[in-house]
Amino acid sequence: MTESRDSDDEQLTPSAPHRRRSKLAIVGAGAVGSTMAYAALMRGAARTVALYDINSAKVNAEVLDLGHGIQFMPMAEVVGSDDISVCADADVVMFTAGAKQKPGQTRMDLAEATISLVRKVLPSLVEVAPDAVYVMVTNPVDIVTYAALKLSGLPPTQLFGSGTVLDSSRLRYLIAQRTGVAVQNVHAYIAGEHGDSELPLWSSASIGAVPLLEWNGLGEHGPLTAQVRDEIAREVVESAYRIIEGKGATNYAVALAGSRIIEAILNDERRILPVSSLLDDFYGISDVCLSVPTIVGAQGVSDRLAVPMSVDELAGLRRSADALRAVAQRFGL
Ligand SMILES: NC(=O)C1=CN([C@@H]2O[C@H](COP(=O)(O)OP(=O)(O)OC[C@H]3O[C@@H](n4cnc5c(N)ncnc54)[C@H](O)[C@@H]3O)[C@@H](O)[C@H]2O)C=CC1
Ligand SMILES: CC(=O)C(=O)O
Repeated sequence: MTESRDSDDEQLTPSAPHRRRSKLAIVGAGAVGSTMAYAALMRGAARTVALYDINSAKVNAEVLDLGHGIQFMPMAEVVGSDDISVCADADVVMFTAGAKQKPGQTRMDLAEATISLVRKVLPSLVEVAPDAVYVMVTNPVDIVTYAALKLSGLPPTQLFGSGTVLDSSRLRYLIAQRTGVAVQNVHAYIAGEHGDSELPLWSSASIGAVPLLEWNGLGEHGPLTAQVRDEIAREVVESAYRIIEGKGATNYAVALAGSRIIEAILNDERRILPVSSLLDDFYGISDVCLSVPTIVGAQGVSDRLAVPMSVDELAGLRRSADALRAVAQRFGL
Protein backbone atom coordinates (compact mmCIF):
# COMPACT_ATOMS: atom_id res chain seq x y z
CA MET A 1 0.00 0.00 0.00
CA THR A 2 1.22 3.47 -0.83
CA GLU A 3 1.66 5.82 2.08
CA SER A 4 1.66 9.59 1.89
CA ARG A 5 5.17 10.67 0.92
CA ASP A 6 5.25 13.43 3.47
CA SER A 7 2.88 15.93 4.86
CA ASP A 8 3.64 19.50 4.07
CA ASP A 9 0.04 20.34 4.81
CA GLU A 10 -1.19 19.68 8.30
CA GLN A 11 -3.27 22.77 7.72
CA LEU A 12 -5.93 21.55 10.08
CA THR A 13 -3.56 21.02 13.00
CA PRO A 14 -3.19 24.21 15.01
CA SER A 15 0.31 25.30 15.97
CA ALA A 16 1.80 24.04 19.21
CA PRO A 17 1.05 26.44 22.09
CA HIS A 18 3.66 29.15 22.16
CA ARG A 19 6.29 28.88 24.82
CA ARG A 20 7.80 32.19 23.85
CA ARG A 21 6.51 35.63 23.11
CA SER A 22 5.55 36.05 19.49
CA LYS A 23 4.00 39.05 17.81
CA LEU A 24 2.27 39.10 14.46
CA ALA A 25 1.42 42.48 12.95
CA ILE A 26 -1.09 42.67 10.11
CA VAL A 27 -1.15 45.84 8.06
CA GLY A 28 -4.62 46.39 6.62
CA ALA A 29 -7.74 45.21 8.47
CA GLY A 30 -9.84 44.65 5.35
CA ALA A 31 -11.24 41.36 4.11
CA VAL A 32 -7.82 39.71 3.85
CA GLY A 33 -6.14 41.25 6.92
CA SER A 34 -8.98 40.66 9.37
CA THR A 35 -9.60 37.09 8.14
CA MET A 36 -5.88 36.41 8.40
CA ALA A 37 -5.97 37.66 12.00
CA TYR A 38 -8.88 35.30 12.66
CA ALA A 39 -7.11 32.35 11.04
CA ALA A 40 -3.86 33.03 12.91
CA LEU A 41 -5.69 33.34 16.23
CA MET A 42 -7.71 30.18 15.63
CA ARG A 43 -4.54 28.26 14.79
CA GLY A 44 -2.63 29.66 17.77
CA ALA A 45 -0.02 30.98 15.35
CA ALA A 46 1.11 33.93 17.50
CA ARG A 47 0.73 35.09 21.06
CA THR A 48 -0.08 38.69 20.10
CA VAL A 49 -1.90 39.70 16.93
CA ALA A 50 -1.74 43.42 16.15
CA LEU A 51 -3.90 44.97 13.42
CA TYR A 52 -3.02 48.31 11.85
CA ASP A 53 -5.29 50.21 9.45
CA ILE A 54 -5.75 53.88 8.58
CA ASN A 55 -9.50 53.33 8.94
CA SER A 56 -9.79 53.66 12.67
CA ALA A 57 -13.49 52.71 12.95
CA LYS A 58 -12.86 49.55 10.93
CA VAL A 59 -9.75 48.42 12.81
CA ASN A 60 -11.34 49.06 16.20
CA ALA A 61 -14.46 47.12 15.23
CA GLU A 62 -12.42 44.18 13.93
CA VAL A 63 -10.37 44.07 17.15
CA LEU A 64 -13.52 44.09 19.27
CA ASP A 65 -15.15 41.33 17.23
CA LEU A 66 -12.00 39.18 17.30
CA GLY A 67 -11.41 39.94 20.98
CA HIS A 68 -14.90 38.72 21.89
CA GLY A 69 -13.91 35.31 20.53
CA ILE A 70 -10.57 35.02 22.34
CA GLN A 71 -12.15 32.89 25.06
CA PHE A 72 -12.67 30.13 22.50
CA MET A 73 -9.22 30.29 20.93
CA PRO A 74 -5.75 29.13 21.94
CA MET A 75 -4.07 31.58 24.35
CA ALA A 76 -3.56 34.92 22.58
CA GLU A 77 -4.34 38.61 22.63
CA VAL A 78 -5.48 40.91 19.85
CA VAL A 79 -4.80 44.63 19.64
CA GLY A 80 -5.29 47.18 16.91
CA SER A 81 -4.97 50.84 16.03
CA ASP A 82 -4.74 53.46 13.31
CA ASP A 83 -1.31 54.27 14.80
CA ILE A 84 1.50 52.33 13.18
CA SER A 85 3.28 51.96 16.53
CA VAL A 86 0.86 49.10 17.27
CA CYS A 87 3.19 47.07 15.02
CA ALA A 88 6.27 47.85 17.16
CA ASP A 89 8.70 44.99 17.66
CA ALA A 90 6.65 42.55 15.63
CA ASP A 91 8.32 39.27 14.70
CA VAL A 92 6.31 38.96 11.51
CA VAL A 93 4.53 41.64 9.49
CA MET A 94 1.88 40.59 6.96
CA PHE A 95 1.23 43.44 4.55
CA THR A 96 -2.37 43.29 3.24
CA ALA A 97 -3.20 47.01 2.95
CA GLY A 98 -4.38 48.48 -0.30
CA ALA A 99 -6.91 48.37 -3.05
CA LYS A 100 -8.42 45.10 -4.18
CA GLN A 101 -9.46 44.10 -7.70
CA LYS A 102 -12.91 45.06 -8.86
CA PRO A 103 -14.72 42.50 -11.01
CA GLY A 104 -13.00 42.45 -14.41
CA GLN A 105 -9.74 44.00 -13.16
CA THR A 106 -6.49 42.03 -13.15
CA ARG A 107 -4.03 42.12 -10.26
CA MET A 108 -1.66 44.18 -12.41
CA ASP A 109 -4.29 46.95 -12.61
CA LEU A 110 -3.55 47.63 -8.93
CA ALA A 111 0.21 48.09 -9.41
CA GLU A 112 0.47 51.86 -9.53
CA ALA A 113 -1.72 52.52 -6.48
CA THR A 114 -0.11 49.76 -4.45
CA ILE A 115 3.47 50.75 -5.18
CA SER A 116 2.75 54.28 -4.01
CA LEU A 117 1.07 52.92 -0.86
CA VAL A 118 4.11 50.75 -0.09
CA ARG A 119 6.35 53.78 -0.64
CA LYS A 120 4.29 55.68 1.93
CA VAL A 121 3.81 53.04 4.63
CA LEU A 122 6.86 50.76 4.56
CA PRO A 123 9.55 53.16 5.90
CA SER A 124 7.60 53.87 9.13
CA LEU A 125 6.82 50.21 9.47
CA VAL A 126 10.47 49.20 9.21
CA GLU A 127 11.30 51.92 11.73
CA VAL A 128 9.01 50.41 14.39
CA ALA A 129 9.64 46.75 13.49
CA PRO A 130 13.18 46.59 12.08
CA ASP A 131 13.77 42.91 12.85
CA ALA A 132 10.47 41.52 11.61
CA VAL A 133 10.19 39.14 8.71
CA TYR A 134 8.00 40.93 6.16
CA VAL A 135 5.50 39.09 3.99
CA MET A 136 3.81 41.10 1.26
CA VAL A 137 0.29 39.96 0.32
CA THR A 138 -1.14 43.02 -1.41
CA ASN A 139 -1.44 42.66 -5.18
CA PRO A 140 0.16 42.42 -7.60
CA VAL A 141 2.16 40.59 -4.98
CA ASP A 142 5.32 39.81 -6.99
CA ILE A 143 5.68 43.41 -8.16
CA VAL A 144 4.82 44.72 -4.69
CA THR A 145 7.47 42.45 -3.18
CA TYR A 146 10.10 43.62 -5.66
CA ALA A 147 9.15 47.27 -5.03
CA ALA A 148 9.18 46.78 -1.24
CA LEU A 149 12.69 45.30 -1.39
CA LYS A 150 13.94 48.25 -3.43
CA LEU A 151 12.18 50.83 -1.26
CA SER A 152 13.07 49.37 2.13
CA GLY A 153 16.62 48.18 1.51
CA LEU A 154 15.76 45.09 3.61
CA PRO A 155 17.69 41.94 2.71
CA PRO A 156 15.83 39.60 0.33
CA THR A 157 15.82 36.90 2.99
CA GLN A 158 13.83 39.14 5.35
CA LEU A 159 11.13 40.35 2.93
CA PHE A 160 9.21 38.18 0.49
CA GLY A 161 5.70 37.69 -0.85
CA SER A 162 2.94 35.18 -0.14
CA GLY A 163 3.35 34.22 -3.81
CA THR A 164 1.60 31.10 -5.02
CA VAL A 165 1.01 29.40 -1.67
CA LEU A 166 -2.69 30.15 -2.22
CA ASP A 167 -2.63 29.12 -5.90
CA SER A 168 -0.89 25.86 -4.99
CA SER A 169 -3.59 25.08 -2.44
CA ARG A 170 -6.18 25.73 -5.16
CA LEU A 171 -4.28 23.38 -7.46
CA ARG A 172 -4.13 20.66 -4.82
CA TYR A 173 -7.84 21.06 -4.07
CA LEU A 174 -8.73 20.60 -7.73
CA ILE A 175 -6.41 17.60 -8.15
CA ALA A 176 -7.92 16.04 -5.03
CA GLN A 177 -11.41 16.53 -6.44
CA ARG A 178 -10.46 14.96 -9.78
CA THR A 179 -8.68 11.95 -8.24
CA GLY A 180 -10.79 11.24 -5.16
CA VAL A 181 -7.71 11.42 -2.91
CA ALA A 182 -7.34 13.56 0.23
CA VAL A 183 -5.92 16.98 -0.56
CA GLN A 184 -3.27 16.44 2.12
CA ASN A 185 -1.81 13.63 -0.03
CA VAL A 186 -1.50 15.77 -3.13
CA HIS A 187 1.91 17.39 -3.62
CA ALA A 188 2.02 19.96 -6.35
CA TYR A 189 3.16 23.53 -6.84
CA ILE A 190 2.14 26.49 -8.90
CA ALA A 191 5.24 28.48 -9.82
CA GLY A 192 5.88 31.91 -11.33
CA GLU A 193 3.67 34.97 -10.99
CA HIS A 194 0.76 35.00 -8.57
CA GLY A 195 -1.41 35.87 -11.52
CA ASP A 196 -2.18 35.20 -15.12
CA SER A 197 1.25 33.85 -16.22
CA GLU A 198 1.55 31.30 -13.38
CA LEU A 199 2.01 27.60 -14.19
CA PRO A 200 1.64 24.21 -12.49
CA LEU A 201 4.81 22.14 -12.12
CA TRP A 202 3.22 18.87 -13.21
CA SER A 203 6.48 17.00 -13.71
CA SER A 204 7.40 17.19 -10.03
CA ALA A 205 3.85 16.67 -8.71
CA SER A 206 2.81 13.48 -6.95
CA ILE A 207 -0.19 11.85 -5.31
CA GLY A 208 1.05 9.99 -2.28
CA ALA A 209 4.28 8.54 -3.67
CA VAL A 210 2.94 8.17 -7.23
CA PRO A 211 4.26 10.70 -9.74
CA LEU A 212 1.20 12.63 -10.92
CA LEU A 213 2.07 12.09 -14.58
CA GLU A 214 1.91 8.31 -13.96
CA TRP A 215 -1.44 8.45 -12.16
CA ASN A 216 -3.81 5.99 -13.85
CA GLY A 217 -6.99 6.91 -12.06
CA LEU A 218 -8.79 5.35 -9.11
CA GLY A 219 -12.29 3.83 -9.08
CA GLU A 220 -14.70 6.20 -10.79
CA HIS A 221 -11.96 8.82 -11.20
CA GLY A 222 -10.11 8.69 -14.50
CA PRO A 223 -6.45 9.54 -15.17
CA LEU A 224 -5.19 13.11 -15.23
CA THR A 225 -4.90 13.43 -19.02
CA ALA A 226 -3.29 16.46 -20.66
CA GLN A 227 -6.78 17.84 -21.24
CA VAL A 228 -7.76 17.43 -17.58
CA ARG A 229 -4.49 19.03 -16.50
CA ASP A 230 -5.12 21.99 -18.80
CA GLU A 231 -8.62 22.40 -17.36
CA ILE A 232 -7.24 22.34 -13.82
CA ALA A 233 -4.51 24.86 -14.67
CA ARG A 234 -7.07 27.21 -16.22
CA GLU A 235 -9.37 26.88 -13.23
CA VAL A 236 -6.55 27.81 -10.85
CA VAL A 237 -5.78 30.96 -12.84
CA GLU A 238 -9.47 31.89 -12.99
CA SER A 239 -10.26 31.12 -9.33
CA ALA A 240 -9.78 34.64 -7.99
CA TYR A 241 -11.80 36.17 -10.84
CA ARG A 242 -14.70 33.80 -10.16
CA ILE A 243 -14.72 34.44 -6.43
CA ILE A 244 -14.39 38.22 -6.82
CA GLU A 245 -17.26 38.16 -9.32
CA GLY A 246 -19.42 36.37 -6.77
CA LYS A 247 -18.51 38.03 -3.45
CA GLY A 248 -16.18 40.94 -4.15
CA ALA A 249 -13.02 39.54 -2.50
CA THR A 250 -11.17 36.35 -1.70
CA ASN A 251 -10.38 36.02 1.99
CA TYR A 252 -10.64 32.57 3.60
CA ALA A 253 -8.05 30.53 1.69
CA VAL A 254 -5.56 33.39 1.50
CA ALA A 255 -5.93 33.88 5.26
CA LEU A 256 -5.11 30.21 5.90
CA ALA A 257 -2.22 30.31 3.43
CA GLY A 258 -0.96 33.40 5.27
CA SER A 259 -1.23 31.64 8.61
CA ARG A 260 0.76 28.71 7.22
CA ILE A 261 3.56 31.13 6.28
CA ILE A 262 3.38 32.89 9.66
CA GLU A 263 3.69 29.56 11.49
CA ALA A 264 6.64 28.51 9.33
CA ILE A 265 8.43 31.70 10.39
CA LEU A 266 7.48 31.86 14.07
CA ASN A 267 8.15 28.17 14.67
CA ASP A 268 11.27 28.16 12.47
CA GLU A 269 9.81 25.21 10.58
CA ARG A 270 11.93 25.33 7.42
CA ARG A 271 8.80 24.52 5.42
CA ILE A 272 8.91 24.21 1.66
CA LEU A 273 6.45 26.84 0.47
CA PRO A 274 6.07 28.46 -2.96
CA VAL A 275 6.57 32.03 -1.76
CA SER A 276 7.66 34.89 -3.98
CA SER A 277 11.26 35.93 -3.39
CA LEU A 278 14.03 37.69 -5.24
CA LEU A 279 15.69 35.12 -7.48
CA ASP A 280 19.39 35.08 -8.12
CA ASP A 281 20.29 32.63 -10.87
CA PHE A 282 17.47 30.16 -10.30
CA TYR A 283 17.75 28.16 -13.54
CA GLY A 284 19.34 31.31 -14.95
CA ILE A 285 16.50 33.57 -13.73
CA SER A 286 17.60 36.63 -11.73
CA ASP A 287 16.43 40.03 -10.51
CA VAL A 288 12.74 39.25 -10.32
CA CYS A 289 10.43 38.20 -7.49
CA LEU A 290 8.35 35.15 -8.26
CA SER A 291 7.39 31.85 -6.66
CA VAL A 292 9.30 28.59 -6.65
CA PRO A 293 9.40 26.02 -3.83
CA THR A 294 11.45 27.75 -1.12
CA ILE A 295 12.53 27.04 2.45
CA VAL A 296 10.78 29.33 4.97
CA GLY A 297 11.89 29.64 8.58
CA ALA A 298 12.70 32.10 11.33
CA GLN A 299 15.09 34.14 9.20
CA GLY A 300 12.57 34.37 6.37
CA VAL A 301 13.45 32.68 3.08
CA SER A 302 16.63 30.72 2.49
CA ASP A 303 17.17 28.09 -0.18
CA ARG A 304 15.11 27.48 -3.27
CA LEU A 305 14.60 23.90 -4.40
CA ALA A 306 15.97 22.98 -7.80
CA VAL A 307 12.76 21.13 -8.66
CA PRO A 308 12.96 19.03 -11.81
CA MET A 309 11.13 20.83 -14.61
CA SER A 310 10.20 19.81 -18.14
CA VAL A 311 11.43 21.96 -21.02
CA ASP A 312 7.93 23.48 -21.32
CA GLU A 313 7.72 24.23 -17.60
CA LEU A 314 11.07 25.97 -17.57
CA ALA A 315 10.06 27.97 -20.64
CA GLY A 316 6.81 28.90 -18.87
CA LEU A 317 8.69 30.01 -15.78
CA ARG A 318 10.99 32.15 -17.92
CA ARG A 319 7.97 33.72 -19.68
CA SER A 320 6.44 34.51 -16.30
CA ALA A 321 9.72 36.10 -15.15
CA ASP A 322 9.91 38.17 -18.35
CA ALA A 323 6.32 39.35 -17.93
CA LEU A 324 7.00 40.44 -14.34
CA ARG A 325 10.27 42.14 -15.24
CA ALA A 326 8.52 44.12 -17.96
CA VAL A 327 5.94 45.42 -15.46
CA ALA A 328 8.65 46.31 -12.91
CA GLN A 329 10.50 48.27 -15.60
CA ARG A 330 7.32 50.07 -16.61
CA PHE A 331 7.06 51.37 -13.05
CA GLY A 332 10.72 52.40 -12.94
CA LEU A 333 11.67 49.81 -10.32
N1 LIG B 1 -1.52 37.62 -2.55
C1 LIG B 1 -2.67 36.98 -2.45
O1 LIG B 1 -2.72 35.73 -2.52
C2 LIG B 1 -3.92 37.77 -2.27
C3 LIG B 1 -3.85 39.12 -2.25
N2 LIG B 1 -4.97 39.86 -2.07
C4 LIG B 1 -4.80 41.31 -2.08
O2 LIG B 1 -4.84 41.82 -0.75
C5 LIG B 1 -5.14 43.20 -0.80
C6 LIG B 1 -6.22 43.54 0.22
O3 LIG B 1 -7.44 42.95 -0.17
P1 LIG B 1 -8.75 43.13 0.74
O4 LIG B 1 -8.40 42.91 2.16
O5 LIG B 1 -9.81 42.34 0.11
O6 LIG B 1 -9.05 44.68 0.53
P2 LIG B 1 -9.92 45.61 1.49
O7 LIG B 1 -10.29 46.81 0.68
O8 LIG B 1 -11.01 44.82 2.13
O9 LIG B 1 -8.90 46.03 2.65
C7 LIG B 1 -7.80 46.84 2.43
C8 LIG B 1 -7.55 47.58 3.73
O10 LIG B 1 -6.34 48.33 3.58
C9 LIG B 1 -6.51 49.50 4.35
N3 LIG B 1 -5.54 50.53 3.98
C10 LIG B 1 -5.51 51.29 2.86
N4 LIG B 1 -4.45 52.14 2.91
C11 LIG B 1 -3.80 51.89 4.06
C12 LIG B 1 -2.66 52.44 4.68
N5 LIG B 1 -1.98 53.42 4.11
N6 LIG B 1 -2.28 51.95 5.88
C13 LIG B 1 -2.98 50.95 6.49
N7 LIG B 1 -4.10 50.41 5.95
C14 LIG B 1 -4.50 50.87 4.76
C15 LIG B 1 -7.95 49.92 4.07
O11 LIG B 1 -8.44 50.86 5.03
C16 LIG B 1 -8.66 48.59 4.09
O12 LIG B 1 -9.18 48.28 5.37
C17 LIG B 1 -5.56 43.47 -2.25
O13 LIG B 1 -4.49 44.04 -2.96
C18 LIG B 1 -5.87 42.10 -2.78
O14 LIG B 1 -5.77 42.02 -4.18
C19 LIG B 1 -6.20 39.29 -1.87
C20 LIG B 1 -6.31 37.94 -1.87
C21 LIG B 1 -5.20 37.06 -2.14
C1 LIG C 1 -7.18 38.14 -5.13
C2 LIG C 1 -6.11 37.15 -5.32
O1 LIG C 1 -4.98 37.47 -5.61
C3 LIG C 1 -6.43 35.76 -5.20
O2 LIG C 1 -7.43 35.38 -4.58
O3 LIG C 1 -5.69 34.93 -5.76
